[in-house]
Amino acid sequence: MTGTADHASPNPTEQLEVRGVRKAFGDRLVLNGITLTVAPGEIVSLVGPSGSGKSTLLGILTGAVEPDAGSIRFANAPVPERHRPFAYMPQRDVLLPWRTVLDNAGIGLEVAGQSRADARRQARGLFAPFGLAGTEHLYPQQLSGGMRQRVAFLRTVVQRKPVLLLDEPFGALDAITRDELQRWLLEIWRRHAWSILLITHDIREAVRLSDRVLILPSVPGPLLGDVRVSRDIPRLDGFITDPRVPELEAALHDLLRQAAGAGRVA
Ligand SMILES: Nc1ncnc2c1ncn2[C@@H]1O[C@H](COP(=O)(O)OP(=O)(O)OP(=O)(O)O)[C@@H](O)[C@H]1O
Repeated sequence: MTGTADHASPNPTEQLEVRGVRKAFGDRLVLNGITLTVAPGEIVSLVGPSGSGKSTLLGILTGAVEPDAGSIRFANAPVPERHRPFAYMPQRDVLLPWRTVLDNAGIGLEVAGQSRADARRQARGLFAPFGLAGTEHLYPQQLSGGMRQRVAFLRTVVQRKPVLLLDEPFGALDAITRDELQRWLLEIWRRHAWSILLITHDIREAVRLSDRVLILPSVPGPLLGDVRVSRDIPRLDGFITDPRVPELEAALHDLLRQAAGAGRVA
């Protein structure tokens, strides 16, 4: 990654390309013909009806789920079985109650083979920039829901992978905390060079966070929509009052209704 401390630039070759992915569990077809890209430094949201296979797709990227067909490439090469370029944040924060916040934050590094001391050192460096200074020696149950999500996010990014896969990162939070964490994510994203593929059920969140919003149909088939959100739309102050936001939301709600009805739109 390159760029200044304030605004990093991603490596321009590091594009994620998913082509023709198909997955069935037994005789239940879940994904069929899924093709998408995430450009370096892009935030792409994946929305779709419940059960349309969003988490399954992230599972295929992480290697937890074996696809029946299709290819996944990153930086113009097939994604290796081990040492994938993805860091995954699951729907629930799954912080371990018997570990301190600091040791929870470093657990991904320990699982990857680093010593606890090294994991602590790397995780500790992110506490202040992530607004978590002073929580290192607390236990997860002593934190608010919003703080827990920040720790779960820190645990994900400290692995220093170029692509973050976030499964409904703010889904369990109240509206005020969600707004606060969306701002927080946008601000720290600017200082790094991550590409992000993010699942959300919240259309407003998708518009606010994303460069593009992808829509999965309920009946397995190609994506129903790939909607671009202009970077000219302010994402922090001024987002709510920008007239382009309700237009985009209306268009996405329309596509989602069609996705739930499952009919492929032209
Ligand atoms: N390991 C599995 N074995 C069998 N069926 C599975 C498995 N994992 C997922 N499924 C099924 O695949 C379908 C898609 O599930 P998935 O969790 O990917 O959907 P989703 O779009 O993420 O849903 P939600 O929005 O409700 O989280 C569901 O019908 C689910 O029951």
